[in-house]
Amino acid sequence: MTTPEHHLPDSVDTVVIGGGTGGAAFAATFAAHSDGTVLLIEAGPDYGARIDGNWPADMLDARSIPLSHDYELHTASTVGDSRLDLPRARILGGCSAHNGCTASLGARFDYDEWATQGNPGWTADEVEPLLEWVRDRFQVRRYTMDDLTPPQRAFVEAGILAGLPFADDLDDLAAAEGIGPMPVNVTADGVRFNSAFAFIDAVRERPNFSILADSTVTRIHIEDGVATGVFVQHPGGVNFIAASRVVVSAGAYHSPALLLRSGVGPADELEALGIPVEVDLPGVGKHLVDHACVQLDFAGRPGLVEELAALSWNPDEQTVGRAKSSLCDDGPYDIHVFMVAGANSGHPGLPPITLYGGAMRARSEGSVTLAADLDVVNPVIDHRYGTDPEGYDRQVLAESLELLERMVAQPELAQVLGERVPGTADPLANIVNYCHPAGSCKMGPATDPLAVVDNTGSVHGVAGLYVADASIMPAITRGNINLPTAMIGARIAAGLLDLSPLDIASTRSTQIA
Ligand SMILES: Cc1cc2nc3c(=O)[nH]c(=O)nc-3n(C[C@H](O)[C@H](O)[C@H](O)COP(=O)(O)OP(=O)(O)OC[C@H]3O[C@@H](n4cnc5c(N)ncnc54)[C@H](O)[C@@H]3O)c2cc1C
Repeated sequence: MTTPEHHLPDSVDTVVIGGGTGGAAFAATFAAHSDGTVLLIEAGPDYGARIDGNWPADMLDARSIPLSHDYELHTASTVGDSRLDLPRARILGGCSAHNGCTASLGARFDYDEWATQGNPGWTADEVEPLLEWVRDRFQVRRYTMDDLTPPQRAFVEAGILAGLPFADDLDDLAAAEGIGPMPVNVTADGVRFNSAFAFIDAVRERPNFSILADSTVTRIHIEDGVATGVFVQHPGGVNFIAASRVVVSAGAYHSPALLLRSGVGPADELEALGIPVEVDLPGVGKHLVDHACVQLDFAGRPGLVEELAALSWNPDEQTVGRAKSSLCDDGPYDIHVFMVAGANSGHPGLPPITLYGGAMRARSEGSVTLAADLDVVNPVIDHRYGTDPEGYDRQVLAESLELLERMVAQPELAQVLGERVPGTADPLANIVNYCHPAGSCKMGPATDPLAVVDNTGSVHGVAGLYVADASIMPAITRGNINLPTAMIGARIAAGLLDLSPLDIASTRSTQIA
């Protein structure tokens, strides 16, 4: 049910802030398995159930990344990165409604490491049923070499010639090094299957669930260490909605911004901003991580752009290679190589083909804080790509470039790629983002000085306040993070409901419960 503004409730049992990947998975799972009222507040529009057919065409078309609902965020450009655009979607479904749809679960090591860092309940064995469940709900499909475009095939073959084994299991927790077609959450007719379709549509009709769209939470009210509700700005004004439980799922940039605005964060930073301190939590907005990338740009052989444009469906990020750098001592691989070739750019003006190398265990850490105007929608974001003191990220990126150059030297791929586009003489001087921000409200025990939430998603020091999105990742998973983020939302809901991941995952039908 979508809540009209004039019917805003005074109070609900649970408020979920943000209907992106984590928020949709949390809200739907929680509403489906409980009777308490759940209000999902989303800053962007809700275009309704998929079956109603009202979603804008560009948000459904999985061939490219649309920017029509973009927040237009960018890096603060202090150190380590030039001024980079940071695409984020303001819409029900969040970034899953405009992303590249590649479906990766990460590696077993990633989750075991989360548990080792003091987060019981998050080992690979424990979360695997939920990862498989979210993969199921996103309707992830595997592809064969026959489904690939000519450049994608050439890319995979060049990777094999450069020494990587062929892989057709890239969405498997146990997958190791390899290159092949990447599974994607795209329907047979080319629709990006976002988290609103995957989770929300199944609970829209439940009497205990409602959505307030086009409305931004500006502050969480905290009284004597207890979250009591939210202030929400909607087209008709500002209201306070009381809640017994507040769940923040506004994503890795906006979740810390909202906590800071609500007085939860480093005391010195809050005092300097003039925000009354509710809880001194030094980790809020720190430990911002992403997969740093380098890129090589090509013009494409004559006629290629037109040929690709004429294809009915070619998700252009559909081939991925995984490799191990000389520094990788913590798991099966730490490098991604992938090719974007087709309609996609995400950033207008990019060349027709770009090859990327990604550092999938990047160690550089950035931050999110508020500007003097305390605006939670436009926080100050500083990623500091490639600045880790030991130079680990740069070394891994340099090795990813060496692998790409070995691939580019293969005649078939070279023929498809055509001329290099000038301007990328030193890709390491121009590190770019993979659009996987995470970690800025890190999960960890109270003894961890940077921990913001505990292993249940509960914010340290504030009763009734939780975070459930990519921001709580203690370490970023070594793959695209949409599916892991959905797992986080469902995992935190399961914990609050006192259900096991298996209890949730056993509801595999079209209905969540
Ligand atoms: C361009 C791009 C391409 C990507 N490609 C892939 C890919 O191919 N595969 C993959 O696995 N991952 C991909 N990702 C990453 C993945 O989509 C995101 O990591 C994931 O969606 C993040 O989920 P989240 O819940 O943390 O945040 P989001 O999905 O960003 O959700 C946050 C939601 O909160 C809302 N919100 C924010 N502030 C407020 C507020 N104050 N009040 C109310 N609502 C608020 C936002 O509007 C948004 O809907 C991509 C990301 C981008 C940006």
